[in-house]
Parts: sequence; C-alpha cells; structure tokens
Amino acid sequence: MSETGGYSPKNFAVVGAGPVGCTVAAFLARGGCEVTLCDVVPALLEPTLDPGIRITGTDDFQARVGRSTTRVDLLGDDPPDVVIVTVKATALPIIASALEHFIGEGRYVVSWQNGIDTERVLAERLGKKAVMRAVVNYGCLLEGPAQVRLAFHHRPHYLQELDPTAREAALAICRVFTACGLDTCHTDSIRNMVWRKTVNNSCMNPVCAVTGKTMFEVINDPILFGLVDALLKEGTMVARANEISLGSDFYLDCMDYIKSAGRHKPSMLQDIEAGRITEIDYINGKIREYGQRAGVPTPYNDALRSLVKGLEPG
Ligand SMILES: NC(=O)C1=CN([C@@H]2O[C@H](COP(=O)(O)OP(=O)(O)OC[C@H]3O[C@@H](n4cnc5c(N)ncnc54)[C@H](OP(=O)(O)O)[C@@H]3O)[C@@H](O)[C@H]2O)C=CC1
Ligand SMILES: CC(C)(CO)C(=O)C(=O)O
Repeated sequence: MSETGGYSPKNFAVVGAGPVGCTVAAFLARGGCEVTLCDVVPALLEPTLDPGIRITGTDDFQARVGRSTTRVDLLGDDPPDVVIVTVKATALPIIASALEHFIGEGRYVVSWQNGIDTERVLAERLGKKAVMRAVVNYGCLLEGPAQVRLAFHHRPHYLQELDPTAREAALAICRVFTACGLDTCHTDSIRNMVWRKTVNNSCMNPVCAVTGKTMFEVINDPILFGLVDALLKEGTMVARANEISLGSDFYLDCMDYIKSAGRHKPSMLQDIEAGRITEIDYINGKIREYGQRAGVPTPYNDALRSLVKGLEPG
C-alpha cells in the first residue's frame, strides 16, 4: 500500500472564481482533473468554460474547467472528492453551512486562504475530519473574468489535515496538486506556517490598503518601511507569546518575500479599491486577539485594523 493508502482524488470543486480560485482551477484542469468552479457572480464563470482561464505572469497557459455553478449547495448534486475554498475569510460561515449537506465520510474541504483560524470556522460546521488547511504562496490579480496575472509564485504551498485520520488523504491531495504544477508539500506544522504567512500579510496588506501603494512602493518608502518593520516585530512577539514558532530565519525570509513581490497590490488593497469588506479581522484582528490572550499589547496592529475598518463600506 502506498503512503496515500490508495486514495486518489479526481473530482475537485473550487469555491470562488477570484484570482486565487481561478489559479487553482486552471492548474488542476490543465493537469487533467475534473474541475467545477463555483462563484456567486455568473459573469466570472462564463469564460472559465470557454475559452478557459488565462494565466499570465510567472506562469503562462490557458485551461478550461468542465463545469460551473453559482450555488455551493448545488455541488452536492454530484459531490466532488475535494472542495477547495478560495473565498475571502468573511464568507466562510455561509459557505460552511452550504457544504454541510454533502461533506461527509471520504470528502474533504481545503481552506486555501489567508488568515488565522479559517480552518476552525469550517471545522466548527463540518467537523475536523473533513477539513484541511493550506498556506498559499502566490500573489495574483484578476485582470478580467477568468484572466489572472500571477505576480509571483513562490512554490511550494503547504497543506495539513486537522485530524490525523485524514493524513493519507492530505498526502494524496498534495500529490495531485504537485503533479498539476501547483507544488504543495505536506507539513506537520501548518499552524506555524499559517502564522508566518499571516504576520507577513499583517505588515503589507493593511499598509498597502490604507496608502493605496503597491508592495514595491511601500517597501521603498523609508517611513512606511518603518511601519512594516514595527508590525513584523509586533506580530512576532504575539506569535512567541502564544508558543507559535516562526523560526529564527523568519524576519529575513519575510523581508525577502515582500521585496520579491514587486509592484503587486495585495488582496486587501484590491478589496478596498473594489469597495468590499476586507479580511482585516482574520489578519491584524487575529494578532490583536491572540495578543490580548497572552497579555501582549498590539498598538500597531490595533491602529491598522481601525484604519482599514474605517475604509470599509458601511
Ligand atoms: N489575491 C492574492 O494575491 C492572494 C489571496 N490570497 C487569499 O486567497 C483567498 C481568496 O482571495 P481572492 O481570490 O483574492 O478573493 P476574491 O474575493 O477576489 O475572490 C473570491 C470570489 O468568491 C466569491 N464568493 C464570495 N462568497 C461566495 C459564495 N458564498 N459562494 C460562491 N462564491 C463566493 C466572491 O464574490 P464577491 O466578490 O461578490 O463576494 C469572489 O468572486 C483570500 O483568503 C485571500 O486572502 C492568498 C494569496 C494571494
Ligand atoms: C500579498 C500577498 C500576495 C502575499 O503576501 C497576499 O497574500 C495577498 O495579496 O493577500
């Protein structure tokens, strides 16, 4: 028996046809998987079937998905083996309740998102056995329906099951993703990896969202760089106080990651520009929450959270 126990998922549903979901769907479809793409916006879905999702930037190809739907609950008519959730974290409760009707034994849901505790929101409704968490390491923008520009792609991505009984399934999902060109490593320390990514997001996303600047512009502005540095150090202190290990290389790795992103607009700035609610509560808001639990003050995260909230639609 292989280490994946013979489990080999073939049918995938991707919930969210934004840049992140279109990217997953395109890689899986190009790799020969059956892919159903789901989004509440019909105009985003139509071209994903024909002519297909166009990926440009660090990767360059076009791939068609097999099916699309505007309703998560309709995925249950022909249930996929795996559902990849690529919506903003704020939409999770409603998605979890729509998935509840058909996610059971042998079917899995992956939180392919940013933010702390997204997997918990899913697991509260769907149970731990069904839920997996991933850390996504590409940056992208939707230039039009089904047209994604990948600004950077720092392979690999990371994934872990919440319940040990789903380990073989998680390994198999990593294997399929990797075979499709979306290199994904199984990890036993997803919580640490999520915090590494979130502290990174907590520096860049709100500062870009508030100033309207790209990552390149922020990192090259001495005053804004000082703010990024302070947020990075504050997030690191909160992680440490909660016994989360970011690793001794974290500060330098994080700076390299940010510097290599170029003139990219993080998802939070994309949200502000589109007049949407942001994920601030799952990023800086979570650092504040975990800081409070451990008695670590978080003045920089508190201030950025308030400023972003002030920019969100009422
Ligand atoms: N953009 C990036 O570069 C990166 C983003 N991420 C993370 O990936 C996740 C997805 O990001 P991104 O693709 O930018 O997000 P988007 O908000 O651009 O795309 C999500 C899509 O899902 C739709 N949606 C919302 N609710 C539902 C629902 N109930 N059923 C079906 N569709 C729904 C949204 O519609 P509507 O807009 O109408 O709500 C939107 O079209 C986030 O957690 C983000 O932080 C991670 C790495 C990089
Ligand atoms: C900025 C980026 C691409 C990586 O730090 C990201 O995760 C986001 O846009 O939310």
